[in-house]
Parts: sequence; structure tokens; C-alpha cells
Amino acid sequence: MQFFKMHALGNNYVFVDTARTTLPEDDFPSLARRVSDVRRGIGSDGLILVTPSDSADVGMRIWNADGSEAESCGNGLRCVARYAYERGLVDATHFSIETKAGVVAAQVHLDVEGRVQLVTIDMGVARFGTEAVPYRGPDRGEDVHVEAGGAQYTGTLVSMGNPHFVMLVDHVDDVDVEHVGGAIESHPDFPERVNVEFVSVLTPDEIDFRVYERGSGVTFACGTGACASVTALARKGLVGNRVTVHLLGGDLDIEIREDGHVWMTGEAHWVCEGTYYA
Ligand SMILES: N[C@H](CCC[C@H](N)C(=O)O)C(=O)O
Repeated sequence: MQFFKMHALGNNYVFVDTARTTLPEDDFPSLARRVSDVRRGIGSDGLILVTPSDSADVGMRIWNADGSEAESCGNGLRCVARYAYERGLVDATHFSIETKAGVVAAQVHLDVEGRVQLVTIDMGVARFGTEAVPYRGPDRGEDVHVEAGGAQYTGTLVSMGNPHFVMLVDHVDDVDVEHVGGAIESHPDFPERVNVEFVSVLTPDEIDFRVYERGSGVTFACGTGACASVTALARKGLVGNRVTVHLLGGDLDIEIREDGHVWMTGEAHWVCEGTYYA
């Protein structure tokens, strides 16, 4: 199987263009686990298939490293947008990508050589609370409490198509993201599990961000998580509508437009291309 690897702020995936190679199996959760394995496979935060689409210019599906399929992936979308433009799947700088969470608009920004420098994705509208994120705890509304590891945590439930639990902390480097994030990600109150974000407000247009991703663990960046975090904080009046998010792997520019749509701008990088011997 022919694959290519890309990363966006260190959030890295194995990509397969299903129109340009044969897949060793159609059990995609199994394939995602195998290619993500850093010792027996290629090593990544998950698997992304680039597919034909009836409703957009390009289709994208994403599986986490544990084989669970996610509804969307912001960093993956920027990588797919760069791939689609530079490898001729689209012939314009503005195009659409279909995800399980719906169709999104993509725009690539070129350098003088015509290579993609930055990618902007309209990630759609955030939805909040126990109506938007699968939750079976006792709370109602947007902020819920979770007991994990003997401590209680309060966070905001946000959906960007996929579920997020966003917690405000004083300093992200003081958080045990691995253990606290891991305990909340698989907490029984979240029947479909949840992506867990820890954020601290530096200024009204700048936040620090760490993430424990559903199905992949601690990653360097999470685009949907950055969007979820900015919208949760903006709703509380803690940040404005245009925020720089400092993730472990680098910065994302998040903007909440008048119509509520969340626009994400950031890099996407090629790593390698190759043949996977299943
Ligand atoms: N890294 C991705 C998020 C993957 C989401 C996945 N972990 C899930 O929702 O299960 C991003 O940049 O948005």
C-alpha cells in the first residue's frame, strides 16, 4: 500500500489516497492500529483516508491510533488540503472537503513557488453542553463536573463534530496531561469518550493549550480542540474572537466569525511517502 505521512504542528498521520493505491484490508480500525504502531508499523497519531466524495471536492476519514473513527480532524484537514492542491486533486485554492461531521471549506495560501504555506479551514459552528456532547453524568448545561483520580474537574462540553471537554487551568505546564487527561478521556460519564483540553488565558487574544486526544493520547496539537477551546473561552468572555493558540507543536490562528463559524489557520507539512508492507 502506497502511503504518505504529513504533520500539522507535530500532530502526525499516515495518509492513504484510496484512488491511488490498493488497501491491504477494509478493516480500517485494524489498519489504523497497525500503521500507527511506532514499532511494528509506520508510527503516527492515526490513519487518514483521502477518498472521492459525492458532496465535496475531496473526502476525508480519520481513525485514531487505537482504531476508533473520529468525526473530524482539524490538523488532518490542513494536511489533506495541502495534499489535494499540490497533487492536483483540486485545481483551485478554495475547495471543499467532506468529513463525517459534514463538508468544510478549505483555502490554501501559496508561497512564491506555488507551494502551500498555510491552510485555512472553516471548521463550522461549535455546539455546547450535554445536548451536543454524549454525556450521562448528573449535570446539565455547558459546564459539567467530573471526578477522576480522586479529584474533581470542571470543564465545558463542546462539539466541533467531535466531542471535547475544555478545562481552564492557571498554567498548562503544571498539569499532568497524561494521567488526568487519560482518566477523563475514558470516564464513564462520556459514553463515546472525549478529547480533553487544558487551557490557560495569557491575554484576550492568546492562550496556552495542551491536549489528551480521544483514542490517541497526548498529542502535540489538536485543531478541533483548539477551535473548541477558543469558542468555550470566548463564550465566557475570557478571550476575544481572534485568538492565537500556543500548542505544544506550535501556533494556530483561530477566528470566530460573525455567523459563529470557526476559522482555523495553520501549517501543514510533508514528512515522507512510501510503501507499507502489511
Ligand atoms: N488531532 C485532531 C483531532 C482528532 C480527534 C480525535 N482524537 C477524536 O475526536 O477522537 C485534530 O487536529 O482535530
